[in-house]
Amino acid sequence: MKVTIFGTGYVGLVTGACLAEMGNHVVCVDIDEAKVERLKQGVIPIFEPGLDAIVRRNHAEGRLDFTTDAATAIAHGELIFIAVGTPPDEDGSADLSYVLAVARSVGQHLDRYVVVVNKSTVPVGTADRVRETVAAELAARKASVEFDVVSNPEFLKEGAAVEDCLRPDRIIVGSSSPRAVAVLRRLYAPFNRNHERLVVMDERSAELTKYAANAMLATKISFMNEIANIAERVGADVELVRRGIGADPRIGYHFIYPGAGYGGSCFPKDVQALERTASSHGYQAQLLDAVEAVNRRQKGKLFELISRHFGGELRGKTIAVWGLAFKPNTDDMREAPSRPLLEALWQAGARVRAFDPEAQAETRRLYGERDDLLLCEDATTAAQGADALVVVTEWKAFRSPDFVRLRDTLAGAVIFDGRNLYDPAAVEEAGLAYYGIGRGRSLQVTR
Ligand SMILES: NC(=O)c1ccc[n+]([C@@H]2O[C@H](COP(=O)([O-])OP(=O)(O)OC[C@H]3O[C@@H](n4cnc5c(N)ncnc54)[C@H](O)[C@@H]3O)[C@@H](O)[C@H]2O)c1
Ligand SMILES: O=c1ccn([C@@H]2O[C@H](COP(=O)(O)OP(=O)(O)O[C@H]3O[C@H](CO)[C@@H](O)[C@H](O)[C@H]3O)[C@@H](O)[C@H]2O)c(=O)[nH]1
Repeated sequence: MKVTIFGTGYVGLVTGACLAEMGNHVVCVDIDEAKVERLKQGVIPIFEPGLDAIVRRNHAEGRLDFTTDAATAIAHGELIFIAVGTPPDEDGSADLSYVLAVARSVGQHLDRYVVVVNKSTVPVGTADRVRETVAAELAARKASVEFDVVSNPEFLKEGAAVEDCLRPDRIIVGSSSPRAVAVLRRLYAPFNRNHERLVVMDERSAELTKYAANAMLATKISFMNEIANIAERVGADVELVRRGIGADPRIGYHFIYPGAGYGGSCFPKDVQALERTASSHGYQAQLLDAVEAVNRRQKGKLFELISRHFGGELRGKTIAVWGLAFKPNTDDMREAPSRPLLEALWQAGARVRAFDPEAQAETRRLYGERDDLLLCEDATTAAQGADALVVVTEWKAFRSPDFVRLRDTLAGAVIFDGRNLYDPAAVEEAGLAYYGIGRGRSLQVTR
C-alpha cells in the first residue's frame, strides 16, 4: 500500500521503516530539513537497534523515501500517518500544535479519499479536532473530499522499537468508520497473521487506552519504588520482595524493577497529561498525582544516598557515573534520572567522570564542555581514581564487573547501584561498600 508518515522521530521513522519492510511504499515527511537530508544519505539520527539496516535497505530498494515537501507526501499516501511530537505544554497538558499543523496541511492538499491515522499520543477528543481541522481547510478551498480520521496509538519502547513495531502485542484501531477499519486491516494484515492483534474501538477509547497503558506501567514502577523505600527502612531487601511478588501471575515480573525513577519521553509527560485531562474534566486523579510525586522523589534518591555517605560534603569529590541514557539501548536522555543526579552533584561541588555506550554525544549536546564533567572512553576509565561509583543505567556491559579490580581502580571504596544489578555480598567481599535501592543494607551502612 502507499503510506505517508508525518514525523521522522522514534515513532515515525520506525513505523515507516517497518511498513516499508512489509512491502509498502512509504514516504516520510519532516519539517527538519537537515534531518531529512541526512536520512536520504542513510544517516540515522537516533540510536535504535536494527533501525539502520532496515532504513538503508528499504531506502535503497525504493520503498522508503524522505521529503520536506508536505504536498508531494500527501499526494502519495492512501494512509496518512501523524507521528509528530506532543510535548508537554507549560501546564503539563499535551501541546497539539504539531499535530494540528499536520491536519491543516492535509486539508490544504487533499484531493481524494484517505485515512488519516494518528499515532502520536494525544488527549481524548483529538481525533475530532483533527477531523474538524482538515474539514475547515477543505471548506476554505471549497473542496469536497471524503476522509476518515483513525486513532492508532503506538506502544513501542525505545531500545526495542523495531522489534516492538514488527511484533506488536496488540494494534489498537480507534474508528467508527468501517471503511477506514478495512483499510487499516489491510495494512496490518502481515503483522496479524497468526493471532488476532487488532482491537477495534471508538476513537476516544483508543486515545485513552494509550494513556491508561503508560499510566499503569508508571504506577507499577512508582509502587515498587515506594516498596523499596519501605524495605530500606525496615531492613528488608526489595529484590527478594520483587521476586516474591512477581511469581504471582496476577502481578507478574514486568515493570516492577525499582530504580532511580522512570524517565524517557513518555511516562513523565503522559502521566502529567492524563492528570491534566482529568482535572480539566473536574476530576482530581489522586493516584496519578502520587505516581508522579513518588517518581520525582525517587529521582533524588541516588544523590541522597551519596550525599549521606559523604556526610553532606561533596565539594572536591569525584564521582564516576556509569550510564547516562534514560534506559539501555538508546541514546535518548529525555527526563533521564542521570540528569538531576549530575546537576545535583555539580551543584554540591563534585566532579563527574562518566561513561555511557551511546549517550555521550547527547550529554555533550545538553551540557557542553565543562570542567566538572569528563566523558570517558570506557567504564573502567570513568572509574579511575573516583571517590565513588554510581550505576544509573543498566547497560549489559555494566552487569558483571570485576569488583576486586574495580576496588583498585577507584580511589574510594563505594558503589551506589541505582538499578540493583549487583549482589551486595559480592561487592562487599571485594572490600567495597554497597548501596542499592531498597536493599535494607543501604540504611545499615549509613547508621
Ligand atoms: N518515543 C517513543 O518511544 C514513543 C512511543 C510511543 C508513542 N510516542 C508518541 O509519538 C509521538 C512522536 O514521538 P517521537 O518520540 O517519535 O517524537 P520525536 O520528537 O522523536 O519526533 C517528532 C518528529 O516530528 C517532526 N515534526 C514536527 N512537526 C512536523 C510537521 N508539521 N510535519 C512533519 N514533521 C514534523 C519533528 O521535526 C521530529 O522529527 C509523541 O506523541 C509521543 O508521545 C512516542
Ligand atoms: O521495571 C521497570 C521498568 C522501567 N523502568 C523505567 O521506566 C522508564 C521507561 O522505560 P520503558 O517503558 O522501557 O521505555 P519507553 O521507551 O519510555 O517506553 C514507554 O513509553 C512509550 C511511549 O509512550 C510506550 O510506547 C511504551 O509502551 C512504554 O513502555 C525508564 O526510565 C526505565 O528505566 C523502571 O524504572 N522499572
